[in-house]
Amino acid sequence: MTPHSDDAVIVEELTRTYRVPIRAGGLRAALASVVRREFRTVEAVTRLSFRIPAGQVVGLIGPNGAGKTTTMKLLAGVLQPTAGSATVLGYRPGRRERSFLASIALLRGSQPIGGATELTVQDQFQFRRLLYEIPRADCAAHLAELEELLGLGDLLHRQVRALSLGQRMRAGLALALLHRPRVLFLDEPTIGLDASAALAFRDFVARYAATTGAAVILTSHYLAEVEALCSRIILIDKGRPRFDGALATLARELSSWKEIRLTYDLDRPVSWQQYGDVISDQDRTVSLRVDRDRAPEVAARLLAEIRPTDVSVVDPPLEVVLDRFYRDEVSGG
Ligand SMILES: Nc1ncnc2c1ncn2[C@@H]1O[C@H](COP(=O)(O)OP(=O)(O)OP(=O)(O)O)[C@@H](O)[C@H]1O
Repeated sequence: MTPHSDDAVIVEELTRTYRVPIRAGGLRAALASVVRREFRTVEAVTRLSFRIPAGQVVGLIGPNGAGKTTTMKLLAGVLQPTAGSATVLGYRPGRRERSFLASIALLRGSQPIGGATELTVQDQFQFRRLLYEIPRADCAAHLAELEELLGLGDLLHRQVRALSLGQRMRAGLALALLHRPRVLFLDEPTIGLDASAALAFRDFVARYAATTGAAVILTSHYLAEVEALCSRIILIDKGRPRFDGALATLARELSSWKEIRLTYDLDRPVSWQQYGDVISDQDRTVSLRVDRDRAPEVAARLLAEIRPTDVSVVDPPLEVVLDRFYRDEVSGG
């Protein structure tokens, strides 16, 4: 099958449910459930739709249990959809055709290298070369480049199980990229990495996408990582899509308030509550939380009544907005 669209990834109404046994507490209930098992359905991904063109790096974010890993597994063909469809480079991932698998890579930070851990990294490279039928010369060229960029050095001759997490990650990334995937799925790739390893990783992924034109989908709980790499964000929550767009507009979409920061030069006390909720008030600089709709009017009043030396009206910081959003969702708000 050949690709039939400019979009590397096409997701249409993608849905995946899990059937989970209900286990009541207590011995009696446990014994009863052996005879008659009851199940409930968990909606992990519900009617998710998006398209990703080649070369785009997209951040898939959401609170714990939102359905991010399930989405990645569906797109990589590890799981089958319950309904809807995914098309990656023109393939149906669930069919796991060899040429599909040779065109994508799924890298999970929790398990950067699968397979037998008693093998050396070099053995794993050989195995992958054979599996994906990568010509020997191409493989050597890619490996030489990856070795240098990722600083693999003496890792090649060590057993996978003897590597630290950071070393495993570097080797795992090199393995994932050996066959030059055109779509890269990165699931929490820098979990547990130290700050400089995580930075090097981000640099490398950005360069890989820019130079090869690969599409990349990244899930991460590190906002700095998403901000550094992704021009576009897809936010999901309880399996459902909640936002798809530029990172810069996410705060605006999610928060119903703005922050007014002003620096003042007054000696008399001011009752700031009449303007908005006080977030902080220090060194003659006050930050107020104000309803988005009322922000222009409140700013005008402050200018007239306080005569500040400096004033700005900004969207709240993204981490604050997401923190509130995630907490409200978890508590069912
Ligand atoms: N194998 C499974 N069997 C049953 N339920 C599952 C299974 N895998 C995931 N789930 C459920 O599906 C939902 C989505 O899980 P998923 O792992 O996709 O979320 P996530 O966004 O990746 O979460 P996290 O940020 O915590 O990694 C959750 O409610 C989870 O409990």
